[in-house]
Amino acid sequence: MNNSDQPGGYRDERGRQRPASRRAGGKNRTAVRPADRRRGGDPTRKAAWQVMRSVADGAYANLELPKVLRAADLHGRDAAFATELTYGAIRMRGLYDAVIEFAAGRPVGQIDPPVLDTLRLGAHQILGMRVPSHAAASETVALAREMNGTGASGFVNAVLRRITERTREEWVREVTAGRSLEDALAVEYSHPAWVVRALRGALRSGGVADEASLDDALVALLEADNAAPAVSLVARPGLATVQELVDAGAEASTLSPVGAVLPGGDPADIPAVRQTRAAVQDEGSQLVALALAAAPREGEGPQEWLDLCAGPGGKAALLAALSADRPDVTVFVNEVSEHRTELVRRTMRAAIDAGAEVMIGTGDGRELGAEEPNTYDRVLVDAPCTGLGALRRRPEARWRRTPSDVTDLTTVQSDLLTSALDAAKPGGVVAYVTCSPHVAETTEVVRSVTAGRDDVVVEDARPLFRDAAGAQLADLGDGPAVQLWPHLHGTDAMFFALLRKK
Ligand SMILES: C[S@@+](CC[C@H](N)C(=O)[O-])C[C@H]1O[C@@H](n2cnc3c(N)ncnc32)[C@H](O)[C@@H]1O
Repeated sequence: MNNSDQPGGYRDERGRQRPASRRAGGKNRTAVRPADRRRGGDPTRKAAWQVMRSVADGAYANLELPKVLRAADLHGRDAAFATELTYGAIRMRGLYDAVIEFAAGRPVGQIDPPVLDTLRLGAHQILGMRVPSHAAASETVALAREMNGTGASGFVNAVLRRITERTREEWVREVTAGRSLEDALAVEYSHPAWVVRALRGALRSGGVADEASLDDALVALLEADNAAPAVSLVARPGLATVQELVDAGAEASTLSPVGAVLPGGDPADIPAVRQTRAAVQDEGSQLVALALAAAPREGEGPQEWLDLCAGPGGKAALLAALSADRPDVTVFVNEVSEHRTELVRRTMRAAIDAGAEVMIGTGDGRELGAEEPNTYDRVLVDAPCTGLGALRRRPEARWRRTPSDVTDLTTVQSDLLTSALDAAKPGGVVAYVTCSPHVAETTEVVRSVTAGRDDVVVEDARPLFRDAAGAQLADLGDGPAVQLWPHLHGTDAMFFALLRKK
């Protein structure tokens, strides 16, 4: 990259191309007054930058950030600032890259990745946080000087200066002008365009019929994906109570009868969480496990429940807790990866200690139906999926997925669902669940698997979804499957189809 502080030209208010030096006072005007220039970056911005570099190398921000914060000895407000900066800069990369490209007058692909990350951090402070523009620019230039070198810091200074000249709304107008609606939304709300199209398709398939409502719903969903979710807790029934979590500072969930929401603080500080009697779990995940357990049963006598692909075991632990005081129920838990089977064992410790009859094994769930046909009364297939319904949780996830992942995953999903149906007893039920609303992974998998067999009916799952007061959840769509949504329910976008074997 050329580290000159003279990024290419710009367009003036009428859209005419202008050389960089003509902009607002010419080349002597800088965002950072020389007297304000510090030598190095401050620790919060340095921590954010380090996490971004690790994420570029494949790390997960939510795992990397705590390590970097600890190493830099950042706590309280500093840690909160670094977290917001890191997550926001990664999440909103799509919008910021479009702005940076315009302000720098060159494609982001021609900017050194470490410098680009510095610019993204600056852009988020200026356009996405309440950091005064001058402080955002001067601190980010100081960061650039330390992390990217003096030459690059001049370039960063010049680009940030351009960014500070407009409001976020003005930039959005500029960088979305002339694009199709979906592409414009992709830039404004910082999602890959193929994800925006997939989400629109999922909303349409879920029953949002007219185009105007569809656009409104899509915007609400994209906004929800960009908001940091609250920390949801589950009180595993019989092992902990919601009141116990409330006493520890959480608020009882209105959505899940076994849920609570933690307004702040570290969930690991709560004894019930440390003892796996309670856990961090999205309320949507709680509701799908409760729905499977509540599905009407055909037949009598002892029951065998199966979680076919269970790692790390959050839903299996809820099912096991529900069964702990039921000697008639045995829960079988399967996971293909040894490492994740170990996580399942840890997750389920308290339920097993409380007396749940649990058998945990490692194996390929695709083969289990042939090995143990017509065996189980309730089967959960919480299938490996793209996770497009949980984008708000993982800031980098949207940039890692590709359309070809969908194709690869739908094959595994179909095989697992077929195996689950084979493993179910006649009269038994299978819950097919994903944390993606992509129709290829949800209704299409159910449709293609059931089309090939005459021993399955898809039942209306909506009556099984009950809130904390016992009422059926609103906005569940046309059925028979249930699709939860971040913008409607405040949960991850979990999909749930209930299939009964005849
Ligand atoms: C969405 S996760 C399940 C999450 C889990 N239900 C929970 O609530 O914690 C899907 C799991 O399926 C596992 N998996 C993938 N392919 C599998 C297969 N062929 N057989 C069994 N498990 C598989 C993955 O390793 C992953 O742990």
